[in-house]
Amino acid sequence: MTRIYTCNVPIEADLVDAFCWLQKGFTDQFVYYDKARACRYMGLGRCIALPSLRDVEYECGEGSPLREVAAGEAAGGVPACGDVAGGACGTAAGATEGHMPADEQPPVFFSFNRFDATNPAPADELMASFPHLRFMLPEIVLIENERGRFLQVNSLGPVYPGRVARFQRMVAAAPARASETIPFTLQPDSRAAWDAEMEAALDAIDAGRVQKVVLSRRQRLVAERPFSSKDLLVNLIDGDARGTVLLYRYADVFFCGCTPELLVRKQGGAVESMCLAGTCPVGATPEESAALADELMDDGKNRAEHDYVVQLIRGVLDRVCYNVDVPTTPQIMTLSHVQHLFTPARARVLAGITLADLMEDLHPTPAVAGTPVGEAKMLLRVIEPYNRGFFAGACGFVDGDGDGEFSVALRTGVFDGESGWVYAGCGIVAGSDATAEYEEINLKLRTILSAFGA
Ligand SMILES: C=C(O[C@@H]1C=C(C(=O)O)C=C[C@H]1O)C(=O)O
Repeated sequence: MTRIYTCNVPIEADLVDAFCWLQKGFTDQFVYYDKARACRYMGLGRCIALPSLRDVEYECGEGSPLREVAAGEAAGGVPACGDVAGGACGTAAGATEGHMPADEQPPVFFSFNRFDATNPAPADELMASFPHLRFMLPEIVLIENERGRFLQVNSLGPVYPGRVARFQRMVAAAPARASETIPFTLQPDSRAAWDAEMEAALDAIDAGRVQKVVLSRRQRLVAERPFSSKDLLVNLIDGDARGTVLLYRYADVFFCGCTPELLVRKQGGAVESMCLAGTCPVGATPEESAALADELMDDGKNRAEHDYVVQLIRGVLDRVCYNVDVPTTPQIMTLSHVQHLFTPARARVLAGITLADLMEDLHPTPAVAGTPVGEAKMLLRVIEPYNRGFFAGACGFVDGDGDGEFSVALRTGVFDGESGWVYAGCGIVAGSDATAEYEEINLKLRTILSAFGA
């Protein structure tokens, strides 16, 4: 058993301001920040990394160490952080619904997983520099969820109240964040190479090997001046990009972006997923966007691309869940540059199935690999001239009760503070056109490029 000691204190500060202020001394950084809902987790530092959460237990203490310290009380005079008697306990594997008092928050583990972790081809040296770790517990997590806003301090021994108090003071003193615009140049990737990749994909479809394959492009970005992970984070959070902002920084290198695609969310027995595939541009006016969306809804090729995803997600949920609800007709999701066909999926999970199990069963979906998934992954290993690393991987968080969520890391890039790579892809089916797909990827790339500011 690994025992985690967790202390949570309520905070009032803006989460992003607090993160920007605290992040300076920490090279390990983790963000999962849903821009539309209070599902925001921002982690700093390295407490422990574990391959599985099955043998983890935690003690969750509450209280206000700031008040204790300010009042000059000796440790132990009031319920201490990590004190079993004063806190809730739990295990990640044995989650039960709603056993926690509303103001307590189990420890939050982050998990960033590669698109194709067993691909033997080496990833670029930025992606390759990240460790292969499964569940990473930061020392500090700033949290905003349905329970409120918290500062969480995690430790492998009883949490030292002075540490909590110090971070609490820093959070309270956080100034408003500033945004930076970072000028950059994007080096063009080879159009001839794209045409050759498209041809190989269409040949594989003609030969009946796959029905769909999701090809991606990667472009090199060089900034005109140094930038930080914080600069990109602030622009993604405060800019037009819609969805969930992801960041994983390890030492000097960071992977980040803003994805619209939820892979799976689990809260107690309730599970949600999302089928997202089929794309058209946003119009210059709301009327034009609506007309483009109508065309997308009626387009057989896009509906077929979408339907492969629906079939896979419904199939997985039918196997490991019950009360599965996946509507038969998609809706439209409108983002800042593109619109997608979107079908929400809901179910109740069978007892004993964990969030990690769901993530592994669902990922990768035909929205990012193709159909059949294994055949498409194999084809991508051959066609794409690079290993995707975290691009299109499953990235998210799991808490000590086994609840959490993963998104598909789309509209992302990897950087070292001076240069990096940006990624985007699109689904190819019979009849797909190389120029149209190339331009669709250009539109999708705009999301990660918006991280560089106006
Ligand atoms: C692969 C990407 O997006 C995926 C592909 C889509 C498509 O082909 O229509 C739509 C949404 C995503 O599932 C990407 O953004 O890189």
